[in-house]
Amino acid sequence: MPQCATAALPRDGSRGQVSAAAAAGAFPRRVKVVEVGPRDGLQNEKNIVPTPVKINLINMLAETGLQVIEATSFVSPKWVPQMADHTEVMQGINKLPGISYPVLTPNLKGFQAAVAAGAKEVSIFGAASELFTKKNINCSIEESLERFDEVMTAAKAASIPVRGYVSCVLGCPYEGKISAAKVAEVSKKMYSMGCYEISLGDTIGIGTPGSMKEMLTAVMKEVPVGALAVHCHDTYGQALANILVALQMGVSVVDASVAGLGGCPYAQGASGNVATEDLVYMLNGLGIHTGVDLQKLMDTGTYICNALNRRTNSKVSQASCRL
Ligand SMILES: CC(C)(COP(=O)([O-])OP(=O)([O-])OC[C@H]1O[C@@H](n2cnc3c(N)ncnc32)[C@H](O)[C@@H]1OP(=O)([O-])[O-])[C@@H](O)C(=O)NCCC(=O)NCCSC(=O)C[C@@](C)(O)CC(=O)[O-]
Repeated sequence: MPQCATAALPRDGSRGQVSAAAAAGAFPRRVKVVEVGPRDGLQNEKNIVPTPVKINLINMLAETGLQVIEATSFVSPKWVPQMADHTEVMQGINKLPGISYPVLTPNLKGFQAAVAAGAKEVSIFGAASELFTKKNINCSIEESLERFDEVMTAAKAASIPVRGYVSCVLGCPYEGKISAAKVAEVSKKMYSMGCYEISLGDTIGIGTPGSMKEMLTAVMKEVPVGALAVHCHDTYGQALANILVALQMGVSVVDASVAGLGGCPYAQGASGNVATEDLVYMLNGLGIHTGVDLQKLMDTGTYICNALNRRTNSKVSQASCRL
């Protein structure tokens, strides 16, 4: 079902603007939004999305004011066929100055292919769950860290910044509850390796503000809060609430996916990330600067939803369509 073509912001004057109460709260003054739609958002799509659509999506996102747009992943095409056109995507996009276009690299082979395709930043992705690690990248946590070490060495030599993901931080589709201590341990190891930022992934969107607070309390003893990001899927409708808790605890980097697209192919039933539109609307309402133009973001959501012939998961876009 295509999305309405003329999505517009609310006309009641609210536009997600600053409330006095929020302005007085203990939130970061600015938040960096890491857009993961072109990678996390599309990787689970059953039908192969044409490469020009992926390129248009990234180019439109780049016009919204976003500073970081995760573009694709250099993983095995047998494991994730949707990302098989990674090189064409990297070579087809307009790389605007001031915008970073990181890509996922699970191992040295992926890293080398990414660099050859022009990537200037990469992300390694681990997990706090043994079973998820096995299902997702076919190795144990320990083996994954050895592979990441090889990537880190090569990245340091090439002066390429590396971001680290830790998945299943609030629960695992195969193991259930994951201890905050385990999340802290894996996060510390990846940070100590040299990742400049650790993105904590609630892969199946099962967390609540309570479990987010408990997990962050443990992780913040090992990794400085300035090096943490949160990556919240919205399966149980808790993503914005969990993000709010993270902001209150000092986290100032948040991952999101335009139109709320996405899910991990190796976490069955996991729905998309928090919609970037909804995140930006909430941050606007808190008086937190992102530099992102909400209307352009909603137009980009309309574009990709029409291309995929689906309805947006962004509540803000849905509401704006009805106004
Ligand atoms: C890691 C592997 C490759 C191990 O897969 P494997 O089968 O154990 O790898 P292998 O080393 O035995 O190699 C098997 C074949 O894959 C090839 N290969 C090996 N490496 C690469 C590579 N980098 N790029 C392309 N090809 C590669 C290799 O050359 C060989 O090719 P063949 O000889 O059979 O023709 C595989 O498990 C894989 O690609 N997994 C990726 C899974 C994935 O992308 N998952 C989604 C991303 S994670 C996520 O979404 C969560 C996150 C980040 O969003 C945060 C959150 O929500 O929590």
